[in-house]
This record gives sequence, structure tokens and C-alpha cells, in this order.
Amino acid sequence: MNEVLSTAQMGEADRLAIAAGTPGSELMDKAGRAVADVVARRHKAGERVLALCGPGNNGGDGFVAARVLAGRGFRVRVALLGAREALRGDAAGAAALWSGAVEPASAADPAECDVIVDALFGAGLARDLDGEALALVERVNASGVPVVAVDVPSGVDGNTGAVRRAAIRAAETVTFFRPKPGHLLLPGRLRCGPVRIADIGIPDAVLATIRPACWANGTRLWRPAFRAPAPEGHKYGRGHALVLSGGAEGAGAARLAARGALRIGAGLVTIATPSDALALHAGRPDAVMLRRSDGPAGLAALLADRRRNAWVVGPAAGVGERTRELVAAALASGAHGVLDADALTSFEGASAELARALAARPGGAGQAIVLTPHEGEFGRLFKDSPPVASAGSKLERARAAAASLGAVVVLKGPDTVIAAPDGRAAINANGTPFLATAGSGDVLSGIVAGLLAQSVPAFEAACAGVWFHAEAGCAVGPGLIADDLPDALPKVLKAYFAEAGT
Ligand SMILES: NC(=O)C1=CN([C@@H]2O[C@H](COP(=O)(O)OP(=O)(O)OC[C@H]3O[C@@H](n4cnc5c(N)ncnc54)[C@H](O)[C@@H]3O)[C@@H](O)[C@H]2O)[C@@H](O)CC1
Ligand SMILES: [K+]
Repeated sequence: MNEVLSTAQMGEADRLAIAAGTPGSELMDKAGRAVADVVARRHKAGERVLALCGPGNNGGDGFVAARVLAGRGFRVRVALLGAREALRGDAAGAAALWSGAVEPASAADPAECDVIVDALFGAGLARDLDGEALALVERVNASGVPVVAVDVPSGVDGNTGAVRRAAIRAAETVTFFRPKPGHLLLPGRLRCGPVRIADIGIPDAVLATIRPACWANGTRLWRPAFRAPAPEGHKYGRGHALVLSGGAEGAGAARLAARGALRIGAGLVTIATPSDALALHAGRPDAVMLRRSDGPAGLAALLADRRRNAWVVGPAAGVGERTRELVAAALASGAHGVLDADALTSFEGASAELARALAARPGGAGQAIVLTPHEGEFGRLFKDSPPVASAGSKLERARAAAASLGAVVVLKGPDTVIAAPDGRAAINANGTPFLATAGSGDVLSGIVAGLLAQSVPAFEAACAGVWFHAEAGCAVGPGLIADDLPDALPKVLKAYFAEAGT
């Protein structure tokens, strides 16, 4: 599957593979060969290669790649950061097998070659770049020479995707066994180029011990939870989503969410609207039903009908006490739901209060609740909770938020992270910058609610919703407006169901 391993888990995978009988030197040999293969695919024998090797095992991979490429007729130079005598273990062994010269990294001129192998730092990057390493990385980036990075572009933190003061801009990155968060999270992802995952002989069986809880978001993660409707099914079997409209000025947001819920396959969708916006919904899609809903009591009355099994509260709802009451009424209904936009901002600096309301929901963990903040809403919501607001990477913050709220959190952006209270998380990477447009988030909340209405569990619904939303965005591409997204879903769904074989 598409597991993502932290650098510590990757170290554990190495140790388990070694304990099961594959020597570390063999893992390093395969890693270096995989790098050489990628270089040889992009370049021809006779071209000049500069292998930049660091003081740890990442450097060891670089020495292996250098030896293999020299053996294939490339003109290879090796530059080492640090002293050769300081190399240890497998890296020292790999360096001993390199029979050519080793230059000091300070003297290396990156402009004097056709391709660079970046083997300075990988999983062991422990601090910001400085001194000689920083100067070297800056020279490499300024040279414009294509770089193949070993494991991660040096300077990118494999766990967080952060750039530690400076980082290599790679044309391609070769990592081993499974991707790391830094390949998917920004800004790291943008430094990697295409990421190749090389098999270096670590058996998949080690994953049973490691038990990874993070994945690259993709259909394999939630396919079993979202299947095409059964031929004998009827619309009531596909659930009934209710979208709460804001007042007169925000009615469009509800229509976008409603269309999203309908297109993703909810059997029925109702817009619940305050009286003053009733007339504005005349232009809603014909398939969407309309009901009057004034205040928390009105919403509670509509949701008392158990067939309305999923709701969206928040898009253009208005910020304040009234919206907090609407959230409370929705949660109290026992139905699944999505909290977005103003429903989140209404709890600015009051995440503890929201957490209490969520903890009191009558359906408990079986009542699926998904929150869909972007970074701004997330920051506002968790002003009262520094441990969440500053938990570290986007992955860690989303996980901390989900755990503290007892609900699934979708922390949106170009590298959307979906996290569940039990620690499961997925990082999404199929988006497009064109999705950053007005109303796009409203469609997403509707799509997720539409999946919840179809009884897809919370984490899977959030992951699938984010993925379909992004696929729809890619299908439209340049010129995208949010109104296009629901209408792009049928094609995306058709391809998905065809692939899923349902
Ligand atoms: N058996 C294994 O563990 C395998 C490891 N592999 C490679 O080993 C790498 C990890 O090796 P290591 O754990 O030795 O770590 P690295 O080689 O990534 O880096 C560790 C070294 O860099 C130094 N360092 C860290 N941050 C620095 C900074 N900002 N400035 C200057 N020096 C810094 C450390 O003091 C240490 O000497 C992986 O990324 C992968 O490329 C592969 O060969 C596959 C097998
Ligand atoms: K590297």
C-alpha cells in the first residue's frame, strides 16, 4: 500500500531487514545502484557526474552510485563533506570500494559537470545547514546543473518537509522502500522533482511490526469503503445530506456544497435555509430540495428526521454565538456532519469548547464528524491551544488537532493532511493550484458530507472527498471556478468505479 514512513520508522525498517538476514552493506549497495540507474536513465555514458557525499550513510549511497556509474562509462568525480577517516560503518565500507580521487567538498565546482548526485544528507539531517554545507548547496542550486537526490534533497527535513535554511532543488529524487512525509509536504515536495521509490531488499513484512499510520492519499486507501451503488439499491439507501445555508448574502456557498453532495452520490440533498434567504434559492439545481430552517430550533427539527443522516454547517454561516448554537444543534442530532468555514471561525480561540461539544455528541465515535479548516481557520480555532497550534509539521498539527477534538480534521492546502483521532493520517498530493479559488472549500465540504451520507466512515470519507475534489480540479484545470467542480465529478467517478471494478 501507499504507506509513508517517518525517518525513525525507516531506520526501524532497515534494522528489521538487517536482523532478518540482509546486511546493511547490501541495502546500501542496492540503494546506490538504484540511484545510478536513475542517473543512467537521464544521461549517457561519457557525461560528467559529480557525486557530493556527506559524512553519514547518505554519503555511503553516493559512493556506491559513483562506483557503479564509473563502471558504466560515466566520468565521475567524488567530493566529500568532512574527513574520509571520519566515515563509519557501511559508509566507510562503500568509500573503501571507491578507487578514484576524493576531493574536499569546499573545492567542488558544481558547474563543471553534467549531472550531480546529491548524497550529502538524508534521514540523518539533524540541524539547519550552515558553513561549508550551506555554501555547497547554494553553489549547486546556482549552477543550474540537474541533480538526482539520494533519499531526500539535502536540506529537506524528511519528517516535516521543512527546508532547513537551504535545500537542494532536485530534478529527481530516489528514496528507498517507502516515501517519507517530507516528499509529500510542502515545501519539501517542491524540491524533490518526481520521486522514485526503489526496492532495496527490505521485505514488506517489516511493516507488520512497524505498523505505519500515515499514507499517501489515494484510492487504495479507501476503495473498500466507497463502492458503486448496488443495482437493487434506491435513493434512500444512499443517504440524505442537509446543507445549512447562510443568510441572504451567503446563499451561494450552500448551493455549491449541495451540488457537491449530490454529485458524489448522496441519494437526496436538502438546503435548509433561513426565511430571509428562501427566495434566493429559487435558482438552485432542480435536484436539490429546499426547506425553511430558522435558527437552532429549525435545524434541530429538520435533523430530527433520522433519514437526514449527514449535514454541512459553516459555509457563509456567519461568525458568532448564533453559529455556535447551530453547531451544537447539528451535533446534538446524532447525524454525521461536516464543520467548515464560519462554523470553525465561530470557535476562534475556543477549541476547548468545541472539543467539549464534540465529546458530548450522542452518537459518540460512530457519529462521524469531519472538520475542514484551511491554515487561517486552523490558526484561529487553536489560538487557545499552543500544543496543537505549534505541534510542528502540518502532519503533526493535523494529528494533534484530531486527537484533541475527537474528530477527523482535514487541514487544507496544496498538501492537505487528513488526520483521525486514532493517529491515522493521509497526505494528499493530487491537487492543482487552480483549486485555490472562491467556493472551492464549500464544494469539498459538500462532497465529504455526501460521502458520509452514503455511510462512508469519517476518515475514509474525508480522504476520498479530498481526493475526488482534487481530481475534479485537475480535470477542469486552468480557468476553473468552483461551480465547475461538481460537474467534473461524473467523469472522475466513472474512471474511479471502472478502476475499482464496481
Ligand atoms: N542501513 C541503513 O540504515 C541504510 C541507510 N541508507 C541511507 O542512509 C541515510 C541515513 O544515514 P545516516 O543516518 O547516517 O544520516 P545522513 O547520512 O543523512 O546524515 C548524518 C550525518 O550528517 C551529519 N549532519 C546532520 N545534519 C547536518 C547538518 N545540518 N550539517 C552538517 N552535518 C550534518 C551528522 O552529524 C551525520 O554525520 C539514508 O538517508 C539513506 O540514504 C541507505 O543506504 C539504505 C540503508
Ligand atoms: K540527499
